[in-house]
Amino acid sequence: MNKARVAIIMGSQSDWPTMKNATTVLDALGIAYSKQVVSAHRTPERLVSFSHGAADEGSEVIIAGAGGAAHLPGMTAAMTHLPVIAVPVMSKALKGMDSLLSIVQMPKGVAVATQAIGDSGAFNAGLMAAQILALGDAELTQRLCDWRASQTSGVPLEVE
Ligand SMILES: Nc1c(C(=O)O)ncn1[C@@H]1O[C@H](COP(=O)(O)O)[C@@H](O)[C@H]1O
Repeated sequence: MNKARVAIIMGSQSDWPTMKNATTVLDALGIAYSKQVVSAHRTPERLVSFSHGAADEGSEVIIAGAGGAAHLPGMTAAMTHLPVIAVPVMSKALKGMDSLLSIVQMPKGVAVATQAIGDSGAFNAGLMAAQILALGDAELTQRLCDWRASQTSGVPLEVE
């Protein structure tokens, strides 16, 4: 099996219906990934061991999704040099605004690449991960450009 270049983590199993959207582009481009539940709040030791070990495990990019008081992406970024792409998961009470605001306002010196709330944000997180990996990978760049071209040609001109 291919080495996982992307590590997808989420605060809860309940985030998976959103976070699985991050796998669409990765699957289309043949990029291997891992997926696991890691919570800054509920499994803090797991968060520390994951974040400290991610680079040694071979991950090159981390996608972290969480909802509500979403501290997972920022805390992960605090403990690794790998780029962390964040997905604010839609919450029931505040429709994901809590997730977004608790992720996006990172203090200077610790960066998180925050995407849109919900399914589209998760989809674009996978795309962004692919774009980062493609920087040093000519074959992947070609597959990515082909994927982009097929997306473009799939947009109809005519309105029905
Ligand atoms: N925001 C976090 C963190 C964290 O940031 O560490 N851990 C879990 N959660 C979030 O709690 C929400 C409700 O979780 P449950 O559905 O398990 O009650 C989820 O969206 C999860 O990401």
